[in-house]
Amino acid sequence: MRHPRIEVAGLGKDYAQVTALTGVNLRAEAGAVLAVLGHNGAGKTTLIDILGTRTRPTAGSARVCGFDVVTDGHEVRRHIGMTGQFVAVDDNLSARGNLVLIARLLGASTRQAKARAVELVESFGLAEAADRPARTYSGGMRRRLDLAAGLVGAPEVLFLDEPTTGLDPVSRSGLWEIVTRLAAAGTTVVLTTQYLEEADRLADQVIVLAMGRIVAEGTPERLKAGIGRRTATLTFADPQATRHAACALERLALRPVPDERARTVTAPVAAAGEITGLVRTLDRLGIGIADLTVTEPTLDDVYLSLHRTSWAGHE
Ligand SMILES: Nc1ncnc2c1ncn2[C@@H]1O[C@H](COP(=O)(O)OP(=O)(O)OP(=O)(O)O)[C@@H](O)[C@H]1O
Repeated sequence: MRHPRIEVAGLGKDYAQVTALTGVNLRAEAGAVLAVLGHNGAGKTTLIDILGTRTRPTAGSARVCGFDVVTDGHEVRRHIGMTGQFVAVDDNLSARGNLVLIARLLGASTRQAKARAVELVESFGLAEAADRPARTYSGGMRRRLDLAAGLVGAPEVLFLDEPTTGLDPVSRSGLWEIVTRLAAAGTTVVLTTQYLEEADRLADQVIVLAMGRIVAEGTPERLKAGIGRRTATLTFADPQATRHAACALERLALRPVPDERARTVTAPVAAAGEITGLVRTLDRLGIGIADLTVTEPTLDDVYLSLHRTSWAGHE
C-alpha cells in the first residue's frame, strides 16, 4: 500500500510555559512542495522538528513515509533529509570532502560516495569550489552545500527550515530552482518561510501558522485570492497630473489614494489586466506615468485579511 509521504493528525506540542502547536492536521504526497508560513514563534520549527524526529509531540500523531515519528523514528530518519542542524557540514572540509564523508556515514562504498559527491557538486553549481574548504564559501554557496548534504541519501522527504533567509536575490532564485527540480523528480519538500512570495513561487500547498494553530491553508492562489489585492503605485511628473490621474482611476472604480506631495497615487489592483487597463486609460488621457511599481501581498496582508474575516464573523 502506498502511504502519503506526510500524514499529521491533531498534532500538538506543549512546553512547560508555552503551547507551541495545537491541533495541526496535514497531508502531503510524493512530489508536493508544502510551505509552512508564519512569523517568529508561530510554531514552524517545532512542526519540522517533530516531523524530523528531533522532538516528540505531546498530542496527536505524525507519520512520515508511513512511519510513526515516535515509535519508528529510526525508519523516518532513513527516509528524510534535513538542512541545517541535522547534517553538520564541516567548515574545514571541502564540499566534496563533506559529501563523501556523509555518503560513507550513510553506508556507501568509497566509490559510490565519490560518485554521489560528483553528482551533487555539479547539480548544485559547486564544481569550481568543490575542493576548497567550506569556510571560504559565500552565504549562498554554503546554503547550497547544506542542501546538497541533506540530499546525499536521496531522501523521499526534504525539510528546509527558512532556506533563503539572508540570501541575495540571485542565490535565492538559484535555490528556488533546485527545489522545483527536486519536487519534479518526486521528492516531497516541506519548507518554512516568513515570505508569502516564496510560498507562492514554490509551493502547491500552504499552511499558515499563528500561535501554533493553522489559521489558513490551501493553494497559494486560494490564499492570495482570499487577501485579494496587490497594490500599484504610480508616480507622476507634478501634483496636477497626480490629481488628474486619481480622478481617472476613481472612474475605473479603483479606489485610488493620491499623495500630491510625493506625486504618487496608490491603488489596489487584482488581475494583471487591471494594470494594463489603468495604464491605457492614463495614456489615452495624456497623463504621463513617470514610474509604476506593483507590490505583492505579504504575510502581514494574509494575517490582516484573516483578522478582518474573523472580526466580520463576530459582528
Ligand atoms: N525548547 C523549547 N522550550 C520552550 N519553548 C519553546 C522551545 N522551543 C520553542 N519554544 C516556543 O514555542 C513557540 C514556537 O516556536 P518555534 O521555534 O516553533 O516558532 P517558529 O515559527 O519556528 O519561529 P522562528 O521563525 O522564530 O524560528 C515559541 O513561543 C517558542 O518560544
